[in-house]
Amino acid sequence: HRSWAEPFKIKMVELLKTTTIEERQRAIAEAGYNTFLLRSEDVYIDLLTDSGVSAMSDRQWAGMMLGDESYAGSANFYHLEATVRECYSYAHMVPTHQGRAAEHILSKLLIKPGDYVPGNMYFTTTRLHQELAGGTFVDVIVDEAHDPQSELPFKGNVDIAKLDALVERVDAKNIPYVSLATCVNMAGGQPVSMANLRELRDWCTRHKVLLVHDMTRVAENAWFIKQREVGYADKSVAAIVHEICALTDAATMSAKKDALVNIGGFLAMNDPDLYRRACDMIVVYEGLHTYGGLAGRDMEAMAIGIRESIDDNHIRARIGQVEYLGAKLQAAGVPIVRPVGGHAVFLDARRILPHVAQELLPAQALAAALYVDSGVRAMERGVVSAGRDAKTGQNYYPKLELVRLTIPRRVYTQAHMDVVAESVIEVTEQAASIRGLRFVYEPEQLRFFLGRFEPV
Ligand SMILES: CC1=C(O)/C(=C\N=C(/Cc2ccc(O)c(F)c2)C(=O)O)C(COP(=O)(O)O)=CN1
Repeated sequence: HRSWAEPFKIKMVELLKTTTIEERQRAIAEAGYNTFLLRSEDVYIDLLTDSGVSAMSDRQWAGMMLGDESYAGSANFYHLEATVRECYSYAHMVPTHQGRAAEHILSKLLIKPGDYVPGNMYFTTTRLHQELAGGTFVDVIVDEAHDPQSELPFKGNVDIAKLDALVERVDAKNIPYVSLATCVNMAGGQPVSMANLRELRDWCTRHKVLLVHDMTRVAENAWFIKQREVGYADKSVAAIVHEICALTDAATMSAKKDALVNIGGFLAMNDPDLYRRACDMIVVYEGLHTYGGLAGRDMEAMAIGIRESIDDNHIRARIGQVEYLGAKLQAAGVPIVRPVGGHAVFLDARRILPHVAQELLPAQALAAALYVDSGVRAMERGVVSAGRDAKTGQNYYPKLELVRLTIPRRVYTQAHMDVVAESVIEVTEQAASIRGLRFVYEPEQLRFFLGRFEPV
């Protein structure tokens, strides 16, 4: 067994500024104890998100110089369209400025007031756009996904029995589609198995319900199928990605994750009539159907990034880095979501801060404490992110009260991971000194982005 390293070498760097603990204490207070409100210059290792923060390759940067900035019919659009067709199987696609724009359009196109949209655990923007279109999200993920210590290899799977119960209750004509995310973000980046996907495909066909794929991290999901599912060890990630997509009818994509670009997304589908309707709506909200809110250069970089993202060596290194950090924390006894996900290591704030009731926002407090300790920026994925029930106004209290250490693609080295692990272990050991938080300002929607807090 020989060691292996990343399949790239570094050609350009951005120098980082270091800060003192006093500067960080001041910065987090000014940011209202919300890591989203910190200046990036005050952040040392930025694990807030994997969205839009990956390093592009020299080929992608070269592609930026090939931007055909024609208003209509850009050559980059046709390159992107052909790439989506070939790599992801979808017959048609419309570019959007990013993922939530695709969710906005799709929700408006397919959901009528009073509809129900079942999905494998909620995602914040996905659920919000379903609700804004008059739909109600229904969680149909397997129960194990809500247990941070369950070692189930495919915790992203849909529990078909939950779908059967829903269709009994509300009838299939009120279910426009099943919303299936691969590598479920809020569950801890947990994959869906191909077997479950095939079952879901049959269910949707039988009940005449569309199967819509949130394919934001589909390449990472493919890697877990290759590693964990019988019959896939010898298949390429590219082939598994194609097989996953081909089982679905349409997709929303935030290209800011797996597809290695800083901005961009798309809505894809097979049905020509849905494509026509999407084009008619895209010109209202995003731009002409051949640019959808993106410059030509962005579409070129995305087409190139898509191909790089489904390369086995790329994905092996990407997932390997997340696993490296997860293993270090696990070995030190830090409570994390198991199995380690594809894009992040999720700290179990409930177990790290048992003395902080969920009403006092433990994950928010832990993320702030981690930043003060080392300048590592993480993201709250607990009760603050879960928000309030749209109908009752009551807080959701999710079983998963997590802090997400999200690893950008091709950005940080193993030494950075060691620094992160050291800080997380230190903060976990000092956890008793961490106090809860309360809202000072609570936005109406997606409150975690701009909410401000103070220690109680
Ligand atoms: C599975 C999925 C996503 O992960 C996703 C985005 N994700 C982000 C950015 C973000 C989004 C929502 C938050 O509550 C959040 F705090 C962070 C992230 O960090 O994970 C989108 C939306 O794609 P857009 O960001 O291109 O519009 C759709 N689907």
